[in-house]
Amino acid sequence: MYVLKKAQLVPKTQLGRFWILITFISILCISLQMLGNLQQSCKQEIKHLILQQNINLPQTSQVQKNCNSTLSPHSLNRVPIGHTEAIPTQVSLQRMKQNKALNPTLQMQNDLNYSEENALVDLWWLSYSSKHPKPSLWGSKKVAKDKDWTLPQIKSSKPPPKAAQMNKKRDLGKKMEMVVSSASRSFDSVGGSQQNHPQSTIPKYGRAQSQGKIMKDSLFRQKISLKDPITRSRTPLSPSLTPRLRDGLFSSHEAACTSKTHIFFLKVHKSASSTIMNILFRFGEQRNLTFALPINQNSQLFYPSYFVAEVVEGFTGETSPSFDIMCHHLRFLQTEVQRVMPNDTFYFSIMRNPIHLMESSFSYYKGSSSFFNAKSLDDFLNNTSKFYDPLKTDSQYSRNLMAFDFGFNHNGKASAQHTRLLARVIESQFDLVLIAEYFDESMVLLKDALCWSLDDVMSFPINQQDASYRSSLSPSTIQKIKSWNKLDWELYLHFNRTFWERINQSMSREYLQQEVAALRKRRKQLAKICLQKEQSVHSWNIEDKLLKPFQYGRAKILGYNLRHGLDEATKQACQSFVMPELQYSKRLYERQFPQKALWLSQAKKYSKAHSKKKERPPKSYSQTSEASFF
Ligand SMILES: Nc1ncnc2c1ncn2[C@@H]1O[C@H](COP(=O)(O)OS(=O)(=O)O)[C@@H](OP(=O)(O)O)[C@H]1O
Repeated sequence: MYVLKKAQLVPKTQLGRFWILITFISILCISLQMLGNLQQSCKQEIKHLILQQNINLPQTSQVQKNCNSTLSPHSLNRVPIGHTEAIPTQVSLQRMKQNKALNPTLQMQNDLNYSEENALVDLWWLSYSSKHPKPSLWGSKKVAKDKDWTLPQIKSSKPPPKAAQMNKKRDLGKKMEMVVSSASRSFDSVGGSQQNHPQSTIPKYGRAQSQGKIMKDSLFRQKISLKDPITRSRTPLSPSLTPRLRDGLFSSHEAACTSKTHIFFLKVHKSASSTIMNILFRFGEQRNLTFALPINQNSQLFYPSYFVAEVVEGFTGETSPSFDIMCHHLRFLQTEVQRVMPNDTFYFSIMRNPIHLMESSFSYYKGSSSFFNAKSLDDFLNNTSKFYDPLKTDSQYSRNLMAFDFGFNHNGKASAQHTRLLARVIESQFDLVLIAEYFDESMVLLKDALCWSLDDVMSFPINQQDASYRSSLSPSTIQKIKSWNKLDWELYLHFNRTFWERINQSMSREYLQQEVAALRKRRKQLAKICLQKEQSVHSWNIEDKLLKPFQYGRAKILGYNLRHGLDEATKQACQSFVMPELQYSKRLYERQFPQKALWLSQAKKYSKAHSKKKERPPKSYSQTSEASFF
């Protein structure tokens, strides 16, 4: 005003001054509004991208028309008729309703009345919720109350690190992933040439690594050991195996740090996930850790519906999370998993080249709706419009299975922008994503991240199909698989790249090679000790029923025979290495919930014998003392 007065631009009259003031205020208001709109539209743009990816709006409205708006647009999340999962209880149904309000994917797929604006807000919240974890509630060990849980007590005496510390470490890990150099690998060749020898090549490393002769300590471990100068409790294999396997094999690299024992593993189908599950089972069993197991001894956690906490046996929802390890098949929903697992849980998963994955899935899920009538994988890929129905509850087995398991819409868009966004969501929710084609390298990365020993990540391949089911794929078939599974393909490329970036960042080439070699040497030693002919066999040749893998679809799943004459302790240890998923899950369930396991087996026997009216029904489970514990 002063300047304007000076410039003699301000009229001397009251009215003139008033108009000038009004003009200034109007300009100020318009500017502020424009700024606000700009911010709002940026937010909306990002939200819309997430929304499109997750619920595929155009498809939803089309489905609405088709279904005459009475049925759910996607029956994808409904339990199919004859589904073997637990029927949700009243509590879980109530929770699922709440859950729908949290998860617009569920909501939009099941209730078209849900407003898009709510969905946008929820998605926004959902994708960022991991950055604002709930306060630590660690401490109560409700599930461990069962007195019949009699496995050896090797549990770490150390209290868990504080949640805040763990979050800092997780952020650090994420930052490490962000600050990365460019890709060290040609990814197109991953799809083609790696097919028969997935683990044969170690990619080239960055120049700094290949020149460097000094064996660097893992960055992860360096950071952790700075904050937690705690010695790791290394897991002995078994008294009888340990001395033979240990012979000078432990690397000097294994510095002091704290083993992580709160672990969530997203068991992505057909991605070597059963082998990792076996590793986790053994690790947890040896330390008397508690597993988040499917209710009523089911084999999965509500799959293919989104996971809800109430399908975990022993979950009360009343107090703090009380489980150590969770690794059964489920469709990922972070908010629900967080209800079950403690705040300092380490989240990891695995991805596999979609070409290998689809070959495996075609054979294993040959009975699924999409594959059932297809004469071959080629036939399916050439006639997807005839064979594939996105509304079928098992359609994920034939398209973008990994994206589906991570909780996304497997029929969603796969533009570069969308996949980038999905990758970012996964990165914000998971601490580590492994790659099945580099299984042993993955194990080295995993054991460092968890502060475990090489012995802890030792394994034999579980759930392997007889390779003779594979026919070599033509380049055009490979191309068709990639484009049909575009979402999975793009995610795989991304996580394959970040996997190697992570390795380059956290260890030297020499260290990786040394650890991989030690792991393979140890596997050979163990095979000599445990296995007949040191190799896998067809299931019809397996002598011990406990070790026979479940056969499904057209797949011929291989298993193992143990050597005769092993002493009892060695036999037990060897058995654990090769026990198929279903048998091992049952064993853990029986140890963790002995009374309910007994009740379930009696109920099963009764239902078998029921028609003959031979056995009396078991007394109600709710009458047992274990039931009152829940
Ligand atoms: N260590 C290791 N390295 C590489 N690949 C491995 C390993 N262990 C298992 N596998 C392969 O993983 C396939 C089975 O995957 P899953 O266990 O995830 O299957 S399932 O969804 O639980 O049924 C299955 O693939 P296919 O044989 O192609 O079917 C296994 O051979």
